[in-house]
Amino acid sequence: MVRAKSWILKKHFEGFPKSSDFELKEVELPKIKDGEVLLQTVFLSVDPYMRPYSRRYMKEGDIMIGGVVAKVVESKNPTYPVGAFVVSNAGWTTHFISSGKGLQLMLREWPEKLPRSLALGTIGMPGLTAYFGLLEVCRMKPGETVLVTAAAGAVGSVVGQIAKIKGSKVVGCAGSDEKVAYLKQLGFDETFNYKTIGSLEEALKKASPDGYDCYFDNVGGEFSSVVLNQMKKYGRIAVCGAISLYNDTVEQKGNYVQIPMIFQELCMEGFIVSRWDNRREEGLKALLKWVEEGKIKCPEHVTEGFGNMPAAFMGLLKGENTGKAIIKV
Ligand SMILES: NC(=O)C1=CN([C@@H]2O[C@H](COP(=O)(O)OP(=O)(O)OC[C@H]3O[C@@H](n4cnc5c(N)ncnc54)[C@H](OP(=O)(O)O)[C@@H]3O)[C@@H](O)[C@H]2O)C=CC1
Ligand SMILES: CCCCC/C=C\CC(=O)/C=C/C=C/C=C/[C@@H](O)CCCC(=O)O
Repeated sequence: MVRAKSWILKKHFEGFPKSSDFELKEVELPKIKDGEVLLQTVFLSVDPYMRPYSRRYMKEGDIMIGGVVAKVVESKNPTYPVGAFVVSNAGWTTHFISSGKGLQLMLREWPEKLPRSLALGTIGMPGLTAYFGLLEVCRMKPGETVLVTAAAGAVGSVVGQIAKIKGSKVVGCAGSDEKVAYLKQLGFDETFNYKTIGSLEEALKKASPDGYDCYFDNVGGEFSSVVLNQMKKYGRIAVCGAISLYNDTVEQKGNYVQIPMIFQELCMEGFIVSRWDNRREEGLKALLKWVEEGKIKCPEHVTEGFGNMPAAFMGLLKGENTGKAIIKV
């Protein structure tokens, strides 16, 4: 018999999440039936979407949502033999039983030397977000100037590197001098620490005096209102995330977007990565190839121990991570 540990949403978050909003539970899993597999989680992901999604899609008492990499440890389903690795949306849990529905076998061509945790980051959902957001939503063209926020994070670091591969000038901002230095190592052309600049408008102008063709927006809020006025004619804005708003208890009243959008003839489009589920394999293969060629580096911020999941999640929202926030069981 296997005992599964899971982190439960004990209480809906009010403002910034607290340790007391989570509860660790343990249950004994039943024996698997025909067609089922028993999986052991190896890596888990904490992502910003868990904060807004918990309110919208979860009820108190549910297992916290999230992606995992897991290993098949018992199988009565020939598609998922013992020893196979899968990516699944199983949530914050150490073991689970599946009928196979929702399990994604890891790419057959996954190289032995690459950590499987990358399937939750650069060669997974965040990497796909960067790939489709930049190429399909921003429709970035060579020679253009791209601005990306939360640039040292899971999505932003990949956006910047793909933009360089595709021949853009890339401006990235992040919340510490260490992160900004890391962006330079990743090949970003211009960088700044948004927490220490005097004027955002001036920092944006200094980094690109002619303005921006593409804005890959991971943060939203006041920051993005300022960026809107720095866009070039026919600029494109991919509204990917709004992390600066996720913990708000009172809805912010921002600037209205219409005037700059009309004068600069901008295109602003929100998106969710699952729109391209039918092109998942294409995206993953492109990302894997760039990683293998050394054209994309994959920073990771690894927290050891399943017990530290709430701390890792709260740390992510505070900006403690450089690269993808991962939990190693
Ligand atoms: N639309 C979609 O399908 C998807 C959207 N997303 C969105 O992309 C964004 C980035 O996600 P992901 O790469 O996984 O996370 P990151 O790895 O970038 O981690 C989050 C980062 O956000 C930054 N941050 C936190 N609070 C603020 C704030 N108030 N203002 C500005 N930055 C802040 C921190 O970096 P710093 O130190 O620089 O402040 C932190 O490290 C999120 O908004 C997320 O919701 C992600 C996946 C899919
Ligand atoms: C102020 C409200 C803002 C709402 C926007 C919220 C979130 C944007 C965002 O971050 C969306 C992320 C979507 C992620 C989807 C993930 C799943 O497909 C499961 C991923 C499992 C995996 O493959 O790793």
